[in-house]
Amino acid sequence: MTTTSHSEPVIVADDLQLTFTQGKRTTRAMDHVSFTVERGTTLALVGQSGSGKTTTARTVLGLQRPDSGVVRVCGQDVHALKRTELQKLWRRIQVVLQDPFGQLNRRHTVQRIIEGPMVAHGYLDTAGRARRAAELGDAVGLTVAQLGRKPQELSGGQCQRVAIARALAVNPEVVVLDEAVSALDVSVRAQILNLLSRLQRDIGLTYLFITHDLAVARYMSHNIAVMNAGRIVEYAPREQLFASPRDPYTRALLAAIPQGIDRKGPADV
Ligand SMILES: Nc1ncnc2c1ncn2[C@@H]1O[C@H](COP(=O)(O)OP(=O)(O)OP(=O)(O)O)[C@@H](O)[C@H]1O
Repeated sequence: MTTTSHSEPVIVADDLQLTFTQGKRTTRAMDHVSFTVERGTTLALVGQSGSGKTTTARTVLGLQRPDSGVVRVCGQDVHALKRTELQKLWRRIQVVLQDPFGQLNRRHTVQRIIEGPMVAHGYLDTAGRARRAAELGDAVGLTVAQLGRKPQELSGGQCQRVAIARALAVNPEVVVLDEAVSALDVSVRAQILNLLSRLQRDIGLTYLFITHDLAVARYMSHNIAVMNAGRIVEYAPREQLFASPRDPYTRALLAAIPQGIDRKGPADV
């Protein structure tokens, strides 16, 4: 099956397990990890450094094979796909990473960077790609002049907009954002979060949003999964998790949130 049936969530992670072994040391990076993400919603995967968030994201993207368990994205069993089939799936699931500069090729202009996935996936003709790059640049708030610049001539926030435009270039259904706003200062972070929310409302994107920051998760998500030492210790709709956290680890994370962060986020709108 190549399409998502109406009843199946866009992402299904079912009982993922993975242990890394380095010499005598073993790390349980995923321990019975299960979750689903419905179309047009955001699941925030929250937890401290080393809790297994990135490993889970990489597993969802098909970049990391689990020891056991299944991931289905857009109805396809990610780890049963041949390489060429997985590459086709990457048109439907794109990724934005933390490092605004490191994830962009310094030798290319912003326009060429945004066109990159379109070229890789044979999407549109040359003129169509240029048009779409301009449209996407506009959608994420980049100027025409900035499209002609290289990443090192832009700010961190502008680079993150480029990474988002590039992720959207081939019209994906799902975007995995791994600490995508963590490196940005507070006001730029808010702008990018608002942008992501607007895009979700406008085009029905599904997000797997990875963050160590529960305040950001509160702002962005519909559902939250809290990870600790490879396990999802709490998994609930956002309001429920904030109103009545059950797990002590979640409570400790909540207690660490600075006061004064808005309770309502774009997901409420
Ligand atoms: N390739 C690997 N080989 C060995 N251990 C690994 C590997 N990748 C991750 N780990 C270990 O697995 C655990 C989970 O790592 P992971 O990067 O998924 O956590 P994280 O929650 O994303 O943390 P961070 O926010 O710091 O990236 C950590 O203890 C990490 O050291």
